[in-house]
Amino acid sequence: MSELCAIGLMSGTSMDGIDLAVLRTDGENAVERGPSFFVPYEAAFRRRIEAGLEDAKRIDKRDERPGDLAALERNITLRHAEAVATFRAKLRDDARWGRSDLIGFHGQTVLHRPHVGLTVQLGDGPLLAGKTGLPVVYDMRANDMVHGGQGAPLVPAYHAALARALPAVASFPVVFVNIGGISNITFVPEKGDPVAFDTGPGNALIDRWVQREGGVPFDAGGAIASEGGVSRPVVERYLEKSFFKLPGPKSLDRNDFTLAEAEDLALADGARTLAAVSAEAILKSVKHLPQSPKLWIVCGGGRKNPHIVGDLREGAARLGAEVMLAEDAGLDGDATEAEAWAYLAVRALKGLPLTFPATTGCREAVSGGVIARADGLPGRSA
Ligand SMILES: Nc1ncnc2c1ncn2[C@@H]1O[C@H](COP(=O)(O)OP(=O)(O)OP(=O)(O)O)[C@@H](O)[C@H]1O
Ligand SMILES: CC(=O)N[C@H]1[C@@H]2OC[C@@H](O2)[C@@H](O)[C@@H]1O[C@H](C)C(=O)O
Repeated sequence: MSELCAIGLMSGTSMDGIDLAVLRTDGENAVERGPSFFVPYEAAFRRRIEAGLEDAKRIDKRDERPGDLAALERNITLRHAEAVATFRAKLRDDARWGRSDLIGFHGQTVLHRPHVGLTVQLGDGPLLAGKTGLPVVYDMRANDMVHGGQGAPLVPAYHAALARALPAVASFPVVFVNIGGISNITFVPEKGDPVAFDTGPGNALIDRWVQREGGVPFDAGGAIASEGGVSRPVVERYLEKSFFKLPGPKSLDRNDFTLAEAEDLALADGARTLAAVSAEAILKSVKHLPQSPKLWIVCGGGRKNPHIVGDLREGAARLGAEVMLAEDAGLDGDATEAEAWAYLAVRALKGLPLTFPATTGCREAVSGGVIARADGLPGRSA
């Protein structure tokens, strides 16, 4: 099996919608990035997923679907199927990207409790395979947990392949930072396995704050934060938390951090302060890396908040490092995670490792994922 064309699908912890991307890869060093696409969730659906996070707290075994979760899983899957149909219609006449071989399907995380080996992503692989007529690789976090890992982050294998292929990366080590709902970091050495972990809240607290206090889904362009100032005591209260003292591997549930520390702030000060928390949480993670890297490449929606990026740049400069936005490195920072799920699907199909001891804490490098065949017959473990 040489190169395959895979569509990656990511519905992340921000719960803002479905990111799609197409990638041609051998699952190893060959990576050719194709077009990407985004289908937003309307506000009411985002609220329904948020309510689902509450239902998910009752889950003890990962296939349980209490409350609204079974219906929600079906709805999320059907939305993915529609998104794939629209994306493929756009690509149909494209000689390079018009035909895909498989789908990498993340689903929607509703619960992540690594300390008890439980991670739950809503996403019905066989249903998606049946609707799209393509094989679907899904449930890619579970096998890592079976092997003692955190089940996250999974994107590091892709970050490593990208780093080694990017002309913008002139020297190693390099660090990738993904500022999503939660942020995570991947340290890529010139040779050998990457080192990775979640670093803290990314946009999730900012989103929650401006939704509740300002009635808007997110702080577009950091405009609300621009009217406010940083409350140092509040930043310090967040950064004192024991999570930041832990070395990696470590991973977070979306609800591990709350707005409790920010409650007394005004809208704009809260947005500005929480942006500072996001940046400083990332900077704090440097002490848990094998060495201080000179180049940081920033992906994820948080790179569009100039306060997060500005604070990160200032802090990195103090460490002698440069911060580069994904686009300046020749990447699409909105599509990186969806691309990663396409890449991981091909790796899963080939039985290549998805995770490593230094990225999730698994006992040995392990593959993962379940393959759902397009004819709807039961899948098999990758
Ligand atoms: N123009 C913008 N200005 C500021 N912030 C933005 C902008 N566009 C998106 N964002 C932020 O980025 C978030 C989405 O980021 P992204 O898609 O990387 O997260 P995700 O994939 O859901 O999360 P995760 O990586 O944790 O799974 C939005 O919820 C919002 O907070
Ligand atoms: C359990 C889960 O869905 N975790 C997400 C979340 O969002 C960011 C961070 O926390 C990361 O660990 C992970 O997603 C990325 C894509 C990953 O697994 O690499």
